[in-house]
Amino acid sequence: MKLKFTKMHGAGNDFIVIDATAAPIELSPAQWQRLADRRFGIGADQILVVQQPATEGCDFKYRIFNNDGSEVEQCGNGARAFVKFVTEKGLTSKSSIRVETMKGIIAPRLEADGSITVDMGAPRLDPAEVPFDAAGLAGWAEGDDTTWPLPVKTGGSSKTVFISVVSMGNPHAVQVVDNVDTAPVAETGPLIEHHPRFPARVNAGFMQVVERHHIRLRVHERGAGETLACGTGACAAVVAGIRRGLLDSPVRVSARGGELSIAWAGPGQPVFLSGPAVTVFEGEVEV
Ligand SMILES: N[C@H](CCC[C@H](N)C(=O)O)C(=O)O
Repeated sequence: MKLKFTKMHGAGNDFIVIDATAAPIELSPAQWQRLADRRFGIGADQILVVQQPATEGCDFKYRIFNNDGSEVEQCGNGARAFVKFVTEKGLTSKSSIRVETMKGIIAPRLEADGSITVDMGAPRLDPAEVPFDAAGLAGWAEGDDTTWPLPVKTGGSSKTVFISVVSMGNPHAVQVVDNVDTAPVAETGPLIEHHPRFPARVNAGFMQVVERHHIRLRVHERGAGETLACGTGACAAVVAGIRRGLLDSPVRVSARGGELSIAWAGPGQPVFLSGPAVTVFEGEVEV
């Protein structure tokens, strides 16, 4: 069947966006992966599928598939592309919408100046919710359970990285590094993503603190590899940095693909993510 799509990105994190509001689209993980493949398909970090909501009070539902075909709970940069997409396609005339995702409801808002802010909901900080298997580590952490030792085996030797675990609906393991440009993202990102202590795998963040209101960030994403920006990764890094006493809200997050801004008032409060969303081209593909 022929499938219309829109290619978009948020700070270089790129997406295939599909309007399935008229009729749901069901593909296998292998078919989603093929669409996202950068050689055999269109190519994207994630695929966003816009559907009718199933929850009262929501305007839309949207499903998120990683480059590897896995369906996931949340996508911060995708939420901004989403609100631009439904506005440009005339699927809504609202500037603030409520969107049902696999794990909760988010509220993206198109501002008068064209920028987009997303209420990403409150972070989950209980390791069991991330999920992170902290058994055997109970009680071991700096401060208030803000960091955990993670033994990572590289090339026959083992080293311990100290991570903070945060869920934005999707799981994140964030570590502080001196310089993101020299951080071992390619080497240890996949090892952390597939670490046995993360039963659902995990996104691995590498955060450099520039000053209390500014970080540089690289993220090896679960199911996609390193991306040029990760919205939920930026949220998780700022939450982890504030909890560790390293940052003060709001925080400017410099990713390789662009700038994001995060605000968080503390535990139990929502995280607000602001940043760009760009439409690149429209297309049609045979699936
Ligand atoms: N790879 C992520 C999903 C996409 C998140 C990212 N692109 C964002 O902007 O938040 C995961 O498996 O949880």
